[in-house]
Amino acid sequence: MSVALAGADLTLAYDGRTVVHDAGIELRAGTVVALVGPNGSGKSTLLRSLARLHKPHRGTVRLDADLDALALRPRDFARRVTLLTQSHPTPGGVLVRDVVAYGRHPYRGRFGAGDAEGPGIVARVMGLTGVAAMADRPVDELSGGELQRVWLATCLAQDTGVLLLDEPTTFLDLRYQVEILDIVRELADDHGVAVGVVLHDLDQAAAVADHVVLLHGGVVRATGRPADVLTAELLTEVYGLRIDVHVDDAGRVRTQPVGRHTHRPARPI
Ligand SMILES: Nc1ncnc2c1ncn2[C@@H]1O[C@H](COP(=O)(O)OP(=O)(O)OP(=O)(O)O)[C@@H](O)[C@H]1O
Repeated sequence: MSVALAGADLTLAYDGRTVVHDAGIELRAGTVVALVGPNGSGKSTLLRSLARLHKPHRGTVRLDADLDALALRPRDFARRVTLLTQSHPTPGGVLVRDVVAYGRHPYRGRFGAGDAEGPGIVARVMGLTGVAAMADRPVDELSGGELQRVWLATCLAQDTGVLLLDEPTTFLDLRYQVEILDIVRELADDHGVAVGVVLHDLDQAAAVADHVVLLHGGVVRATGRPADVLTAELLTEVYGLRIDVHVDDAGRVRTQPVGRHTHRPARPI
């Protein structure tokens, strides 16, 4: 599969404090890459740098292997790459359908003209993310999970070949966690989208991803297939907690963090 977006030798800092050191990551068409690691390990910062929201201190971000992503016009970049961030300011009084339609901004000419495909795409992604029934509600009246799905729909409306998602399942109930990850998988499998997704749930990461990047202290500690990266030894080292790992006959990875009370017998009632 061809490389759609790649970061190389990325060193990323806040106010002179380096938080990501010489990181490399490749997102390929039709492939899902999960970024995992403890709090503060640099996942969001790395993802944001790929989306041009964090300027690298050093290193490159390239589209299609040789195009300098940092030199592209914002509108051209927005037609290629979209990012679902962890937090958004919620606009007051704006309807769900108008927020989702905002995802079409890179395709519109002046005064909103020139995007003939837009309405169809907006309707499709609202159906896909389960927000069609709330199309006429103001977004500031939605629950956290409903709002998260609206932002995802907005990203999908942007219809890019690269989709970056920062903890997309946060706030979602179980059904929508599964559904969002299914959508992610289908976008890769059926539409050739290159996906980079930050996930805290290691079992979800193993289930959805072709490739896992494990970060620790701003360094890429391991990268490869889920079963090769999500090992008991590596996870126990990186998370500072015993984590058992079971891989079943179908190759599915199940992780079990072992806390002080994990094996507590059920109390008699
Ligand atoms: N705006 C900021 N200003 C200064 N330091 C920041 C800022 N955002 C993040 N950091 C620091 O950069 C480091 C990496 O943070 P980052 O958010 O990328 O980690 P993460 O792996 O995504 O964490 P989490 O799992 O908690 O979301 C942390 O030490 C964090 O404190």
